[in-house]
Amino acid sequence: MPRPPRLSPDELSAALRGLPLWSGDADGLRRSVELPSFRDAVAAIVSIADVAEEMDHHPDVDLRWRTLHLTLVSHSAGGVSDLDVELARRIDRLLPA
Ligand SMILES: C[C@H](O)[C@H](O)[C@H]1CNC2=NC(N)=NC(=O)C2=N1
Repeated sequence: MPRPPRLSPDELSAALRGLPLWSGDADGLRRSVELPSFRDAVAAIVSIADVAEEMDHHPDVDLRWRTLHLTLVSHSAGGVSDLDVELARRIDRLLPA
């Protein structure tokens, strides 16, 4: 299946308005979240991995103790695409707000 192109600046701004927990620019969508423990943070990564594998679209993950820093970017598109927006929505359903 062809992968979607990167969003225009206007499309990106509109997408960010629907993702209040995320910030972003042409380089990616970003969200950080602190979990109750390191193990909880690792478990959250495993849940995110299940979604990522199902979508064949993978986040950049940086874990510092129990704080998870996520960056979503479509490497093949050289920027943020609809796949990143969809992945962000699905990650929000897994993580505490
Ligand atoms: C072959 C496979 O579909 C590609 O390598 C996928 C896998 N997951 C990916 N994830 C992300 N974030 N960007 C990509 O370009 C990408 N490419």
